[in-house]
Amino acid sequence: MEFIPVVDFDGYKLGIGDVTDQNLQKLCKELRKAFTEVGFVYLKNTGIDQREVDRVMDISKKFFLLSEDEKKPFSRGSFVNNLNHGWVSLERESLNPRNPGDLKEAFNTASLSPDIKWPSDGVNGFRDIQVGFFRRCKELSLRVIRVLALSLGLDSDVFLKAHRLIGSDKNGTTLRSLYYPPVKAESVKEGQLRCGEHSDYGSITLVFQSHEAGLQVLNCKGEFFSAPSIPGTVLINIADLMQRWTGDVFVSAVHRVLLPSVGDSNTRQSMAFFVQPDDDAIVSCCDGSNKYPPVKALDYLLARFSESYGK
Ligand SMILES: O=C(O)CCC(=O)C(=O)O
Ligand SMILES: [Fe+2]
Repeated sequence: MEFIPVVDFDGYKLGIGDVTDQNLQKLCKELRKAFTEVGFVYLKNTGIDQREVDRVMDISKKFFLLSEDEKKPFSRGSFVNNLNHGWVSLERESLNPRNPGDLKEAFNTASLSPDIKWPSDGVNGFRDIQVGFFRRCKELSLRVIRVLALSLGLDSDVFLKAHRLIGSDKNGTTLRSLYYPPVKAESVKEGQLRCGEHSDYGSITLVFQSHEAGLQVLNCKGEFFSAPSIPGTVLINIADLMQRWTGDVFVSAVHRVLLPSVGDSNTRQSMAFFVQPDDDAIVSCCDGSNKYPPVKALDYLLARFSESYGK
């Protein structure tokens, strides 16, 4: 049976000032092993608790259950200061560009700018809950990114200094709430999934899932295995720019979300916090190998978006 390790982050959890040397060494060792071998890890005792996660899931679900007409004014692409912010309708995006559109809806909190208009009718507190959770995820991500650099024997700020602008419109980091509505087997298209096979684009991703199954991760032998929800933990994976940055030392694993089995009318939810380097950051191999040419983070992100939106 395949195994995504569970690592205890208690020694560096949110709220703790700094981590002791001993705890740091242990975390470096465990995260390095997980991210070089599997690309995914469950972190427990992060300081983000299940109640916080449930609150974001609940308000997100209220939004997704609004009518099309109520959601349309908040569509992705309609916010001039951030083109990734907002609502993505069912089948609009294919994370595997060779497949039909994914059977999911999403809401991207990509801009915290005061100019953004937020849904409020029927979803009281939507903005504050999404933004509050974005900030919590940001704090945890920065801690993880620091450990990642140290785990490779690099200066602690090698990655951090390219993540100074998270939460501004000069950094593409996004909290995405995902909603997978019940699936009618007879209307599913050939090859369609809840979320097509893909790897994530940026540095790392934090994932929070409702209890319904579906998420699968590809291992190095080319087989998919399940990555179930473990309440109270945060599932964290390496994304493509981080793999490239580390000259393929850390693995950005392919993953997907399967359809429910026929007759299962479940609704699934998840949240993904996609950590992205600052737009102007240049990502070049940290071991000096030049295995990949340097790339500007924003150019890389835009190229990936245009694939998944079929442009
Ligand atoms: O819904 C999930 O569990 C994961 C979704 C995902 O991998 C993504 O949106 O990139
Ligand atoms: Fe993903």
